[in-house]
Amino acid sequence: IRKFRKYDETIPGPKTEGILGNAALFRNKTTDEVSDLFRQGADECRKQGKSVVRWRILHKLYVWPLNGKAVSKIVESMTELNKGDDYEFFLPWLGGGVLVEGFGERWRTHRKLLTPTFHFAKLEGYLEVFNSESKILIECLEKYADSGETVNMFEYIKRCALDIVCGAAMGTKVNAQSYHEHPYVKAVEGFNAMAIAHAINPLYQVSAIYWALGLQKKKDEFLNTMKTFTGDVIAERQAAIASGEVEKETSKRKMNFLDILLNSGESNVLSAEDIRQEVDTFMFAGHDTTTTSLSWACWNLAHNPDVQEKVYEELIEIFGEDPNEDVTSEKMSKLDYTERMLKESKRVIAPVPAVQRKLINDMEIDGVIVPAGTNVGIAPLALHSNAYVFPDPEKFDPDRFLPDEVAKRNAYDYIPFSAGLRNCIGQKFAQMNEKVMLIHILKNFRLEPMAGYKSTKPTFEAVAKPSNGIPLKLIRRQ
Ligand code: HEM
Repeated sequence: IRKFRKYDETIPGPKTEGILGNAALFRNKTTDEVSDLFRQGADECRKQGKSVVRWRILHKLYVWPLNGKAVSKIVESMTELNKGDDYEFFLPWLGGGVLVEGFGERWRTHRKLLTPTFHFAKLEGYLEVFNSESKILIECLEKYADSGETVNMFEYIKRCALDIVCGAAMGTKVNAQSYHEHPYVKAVEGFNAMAIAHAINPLYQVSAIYWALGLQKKKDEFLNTMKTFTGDVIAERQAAIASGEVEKETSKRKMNFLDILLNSGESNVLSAEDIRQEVDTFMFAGHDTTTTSLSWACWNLAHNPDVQEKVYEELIEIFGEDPNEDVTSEKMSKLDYTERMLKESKRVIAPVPAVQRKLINDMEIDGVIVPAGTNVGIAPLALHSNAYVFPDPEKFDPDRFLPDEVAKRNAYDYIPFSAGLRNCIGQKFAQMNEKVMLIHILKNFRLEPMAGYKSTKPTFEAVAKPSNGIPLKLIRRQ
């Protein structure tokens, strides 16, 4: 606290109170209110002409660059690549995996090993599972179109995305779409909510209190559920390969994610625990993010019927009227307006609101000295709502992504997948997956909102899941 308190004055940010810093601001706030607080803090500082904002919660200092130029300092750094303090909560689950691993030889080796899994040729192979699971999604949704009942799309998209990531990346079927109360999905949700509560409540950071409140027990139960589930996925794949049920693939270009890892395990590059950590990383990073992104896209479309109609017209023009036709990558590459709409949706509500780097050395950002040990935020939540770059930022307007408009902006003003060496390894996978699911949904149903736009809000968790789901009415297209 002594080390960081002096920066309360030198780095712009909301007024602090003694040793607590800004902790009181977050007391008793829900995670969607926390999102608003961060955004307001960023706006206030920008109005004063500042390009960073600071929050201190006791001994933790958080600084967010507020525009593309300021954030370039951190995303372009070749050395400041360590993840921040708040990833610690995830260590017992994802520790050792590429997402939370500190910057060093281990991260480099793993990242290099995993990159071929997302090669373009490999993505083509995943299309089959994207299509088949999306069709199951449509079957699940049909009853809502028949009855006119409201559906919480978030829940359905989530289960479909989980089935897709398991199928495409691990070659395994978990049938989350038919098994609704999937314990893994519930555990990921619960664990995420606990992570943010832990970050903003100083009391929770005292282990004895955390334990006494029964929260450590709850965390351990979630961990156990998640690790058991992934362990089972791995074991099932190993058994299928061993029994010859699945032919062992020897060409790295053709292997799925888990097969590459299993193969490396055999040649002693990765231990069994390494494989479990990477599988868990991908299960987590691969389904919750895509779910959140597509759910908000559906919400934005439902609230902007003119945009929805333009997207639908483009889909019919490119894919034809048959709602059961498989989506191909060749046809997908012709999408233009739909692409812009998906980009704008990730701008209005960034699926990953903020990520952190913990500084090894002091860093100067636009004239402000940010000390070593600070958690510097790469925060799409703040960058994408910058009214100086995106006028009337709450307005949903896909044309902000017309080439001429994009050319006016700094490359880092819009970074939903982060940027630099530790950007999202699954970006292409996510974009293709999201598009296939969306195309199937929109070719079958018109989406109508069953509540006001702000009745459900993005939460400030690892992903910005909607606080009250995505309540929609589905109207059949054919
Ligand atoms: C719309 C969907 C997605 C969004 C918005 C998204 C966003 C991000 C962001 C912002 C980061 C940087 C995290 C950080 O610096 O702490 C990241 C990293 C990562 N993402 Fe994604 N992601 C998405 C989908 C996926 C998918 C589908 C996968 C895998 C199947 C994936 C795997 C990863 C991994 C492994 C990292 C860590 C990379 C590293 O540190 O080297 N993501 N993602």
